[in-house]
Amino acid sequence: MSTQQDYDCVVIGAGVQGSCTAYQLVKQNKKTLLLEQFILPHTRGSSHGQTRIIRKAYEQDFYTRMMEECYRQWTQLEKDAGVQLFRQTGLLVMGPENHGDYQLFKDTLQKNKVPTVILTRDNFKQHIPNVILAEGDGALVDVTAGVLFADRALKAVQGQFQKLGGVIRDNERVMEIKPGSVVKVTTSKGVYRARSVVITAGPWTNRLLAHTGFQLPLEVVKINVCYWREKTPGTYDVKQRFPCFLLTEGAETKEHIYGLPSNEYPGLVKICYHMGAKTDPDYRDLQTDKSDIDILKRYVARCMPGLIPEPAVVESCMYTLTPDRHFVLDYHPNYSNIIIGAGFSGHGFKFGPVIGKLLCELSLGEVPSFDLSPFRIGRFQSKTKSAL
Ligand SMILES: Cc1cc2nc3c(=O)[nH]c(=O)nc-3n(C[C@H](O)[C@H](O)[C@H](O)COP(=O)(O)OP(=O)(O)OC[C@H]3O[C@@H](n4cnc5c(N)ncnc54)[C@H](O)[C@@H]3O)c2cc1C
Ligand SMILES: O=C(O)[C@@H]1CCCC=N1
Repeated sequence: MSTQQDYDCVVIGAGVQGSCTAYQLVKQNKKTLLLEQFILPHTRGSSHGQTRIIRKAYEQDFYTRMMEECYRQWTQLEKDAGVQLFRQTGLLVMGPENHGDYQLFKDTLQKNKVPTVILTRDNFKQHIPNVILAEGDGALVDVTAGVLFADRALKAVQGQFQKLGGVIRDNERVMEIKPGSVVKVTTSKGVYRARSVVITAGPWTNRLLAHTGFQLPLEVVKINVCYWREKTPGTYDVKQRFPCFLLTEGAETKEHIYGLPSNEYPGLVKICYHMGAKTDPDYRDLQTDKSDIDILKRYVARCMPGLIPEPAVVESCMYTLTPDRHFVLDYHPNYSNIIIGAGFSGHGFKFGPVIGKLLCELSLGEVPSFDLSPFRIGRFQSKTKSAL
């Protein structure tokens, strides 16, 4: 066991949110340690995989507004790290016209003056010939959207953090957190003391919070990440300018179905269901529920005539869901120098740089750059509990 070491801040969890937070802290000249339980890079949490959607299309204004800064910061990271992290494809949003989520997306885009193209049924067929638009569905394109190269982005942000003197210790699991004016963090390999601690432990958040006598109403679900083979290679390819897409609701489901153009695996299109079955993060692979895949098969058979309606590749990932699907970005209710970034509910990657900035601001006791009221723990009221 190594001797005790002192830091301004210890960040627990080197997924996208912890890595971005650590990077922001070191940019503020804070002596920062980023701890990760697994050897990096790993595929056991929520931030792995080659691609994620980035978009301004949201049902709520506050996300669309945050995305303005996210785009700027991802572009800056591309410059600093000298790698391409973003490819603009647009996001095709489809759903029952004039109501529900589809209407919310449309309103938010228009209100925030996001470059958007509304497709009529005729020009939908012309521009997107290999997708069936259901009867009664509207379609629009958020032109600003595209694909974020996730694994590459994570590597870039961790690399920039280290370049500025930040320390990453992987293969080192946090076993205990002892709150106090100086927080004591005990890992499988050592003991650290820090003025503040940021918990960004993804699906393991409540395990860590248990050491502080507190629990959040989080649910962890396993997502089957499905890739579907093109009947004719190239039909849905990123190079053919096929967009990312999102179906708000359809004959198969009231949950969203989303997809990304064929890119990382030639000839395979990623299409996922925005919900999964409950799992324990340490036993993710024992969760074998495939009802999400059955829903996707029916959807692909009905609406994606150029794809074989049987997944060719299935990978795994996890969502950490809050009851309202909004993030948790807040101080620990009992200890103001323990900060929590959690519950990213399957849509947090694109926000990484801004989440990092906000968690950094909270840990330094600064006024946050965005209104955090949608993300406060207090909104759960009776749903939070003491773990003591
Ligand atoms: C299939 C899928 C598709 C998605 N698609 C999109 C998308 O298109 N766009 C988008 O914006 N978002 C998307 N998301 C969501 C996004 O990927 C997540 O919100 C984000 O990755 C969450 O990051 P995180 O850092 O909170 O969690 P994680 O990546 O899970 O990181 C937490 C880290 O903490 C570590 N840890 C936990 N406990 C300890 C401990 N005791 N000691 C040390 N380390 C510990 C874990 O090992 C892990 O590395 C998707 C997610 C999935 C699963
Ligand atoms: O965040 C995203 O863009 C994706 C697609 C919609 C559902 C969740 N993740």
